Amino acid sequence: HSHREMWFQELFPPNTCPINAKPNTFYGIMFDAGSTGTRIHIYTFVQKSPEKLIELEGEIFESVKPGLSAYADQPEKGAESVKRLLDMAVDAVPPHLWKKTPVVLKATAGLRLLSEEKAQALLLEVREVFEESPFLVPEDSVSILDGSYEGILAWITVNFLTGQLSGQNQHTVGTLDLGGASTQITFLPRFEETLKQTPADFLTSFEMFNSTYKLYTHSYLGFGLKAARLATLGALDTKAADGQTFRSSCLPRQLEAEWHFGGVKYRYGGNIEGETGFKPCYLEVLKIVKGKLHQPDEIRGSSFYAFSYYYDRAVDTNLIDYEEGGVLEVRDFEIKAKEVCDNMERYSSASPFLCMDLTYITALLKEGFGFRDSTLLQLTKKVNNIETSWTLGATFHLLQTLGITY
Ligand SMILES: O=c1[nH]cnc2c1ncn2[C@@H]1O[C@H](COP(=O)(O)OP(=O)(O)O)[C@@H](O)[C@H]1O
Ligand SMILES: [Ca+2]
Repeated sequence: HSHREMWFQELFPPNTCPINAKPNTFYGIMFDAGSTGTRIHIYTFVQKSPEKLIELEGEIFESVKPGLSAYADQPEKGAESVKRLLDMAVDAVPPHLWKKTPVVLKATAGLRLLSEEKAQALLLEVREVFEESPFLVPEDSVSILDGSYEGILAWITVNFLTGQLSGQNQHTVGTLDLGGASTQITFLPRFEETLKQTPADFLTSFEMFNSTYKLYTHSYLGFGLKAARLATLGALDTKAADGQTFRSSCLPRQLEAEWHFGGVKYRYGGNIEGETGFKPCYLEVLKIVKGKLHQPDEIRGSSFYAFSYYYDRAVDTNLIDYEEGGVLEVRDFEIKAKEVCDNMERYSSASPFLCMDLTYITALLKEGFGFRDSTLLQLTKKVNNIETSWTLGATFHLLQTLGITY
């Protein structure tokens, strides 16, 4: 633990702990307003004795569906879903620490895709819920998270939790996040050549724990798993989604169904007479991926941490265990995609989109980012019982900027 404690020294000088409080527990509340759900992360930090430094002790995590963007036309109802989660924090944080516990909400791709007006109306209602709570509400406590920070903060979380941000031998790992509406790739370039090959807006310097990291990061809006479904169905080009049924070779032939996303209703179904299966599906999906993403040479041979929908779909198809996660090669997604797409009847009870999702993940990794078949992916949901989410990195950043030293 000693390394980890070192850089907390700056955040929490040990002599500033109040004597009246149970001397050593601190909280931070971070909301993730994602496109498919809203989540609360209540982090507990502990100072075990006055001469010792602060450690992350644990996390309370809860989530609700749908995401805030589903309430685009009912902002009060959206805020109500946040309120229900915040009530958990009222129970979890001891009353004497309420006023010193910051609460922040950051929204990602779902709100980025809404009109400015609707997004702001939602954020305003949430802000009111926060103001009515007993917690510390910092300035700018409710906002849309910039896509490049989403990647960086997730990278900070994973590398903190795996112990890579402390000590001399830092072997940081890259991160892949696949959300509903956007996807992020982030890594610390090791070669000068990578920096030269990379567009300037893919590189961001970030200061954390007394180090500056120049990271490669990009958030691709519209390349999340659910946005990719709509793109594959061709449902994004058409304004009048009503009445029309969108068809794909990635769906079970007999399927006729409806799907709600981002407040819009879509009808979709299988190719009743045309082709279905992996081959035609891959070609369909390829159209929305090929040539659309920057491919840094350096990543071809390295391994990455992957979470969110990479994790969920690997669990759904028994590639990994839900609790344990596991290591996969990129080719494992392709093998599974072929198995599911070419036997759709057998798998359609799980989700009619399973073939499309696995095929998209395969195409995104191979043709999008340019990974090899043999590239290793560490599928991870939790490290030391803490969720691998950008929210922990965001909480560190928050505590840093607030100079919180209870
Ligand atoms: O804290 C978390 N723990 C576990 N999974 C999470 C967490 N936050 C997000 N996810 C995963 O992220 C995916 C949904 O993405 P999200 O709703 O955040 O879309 P977005 O990032 O495009 O806004 C799901 O696979 C969900 O399980
Ligand atoms: Ca997300």
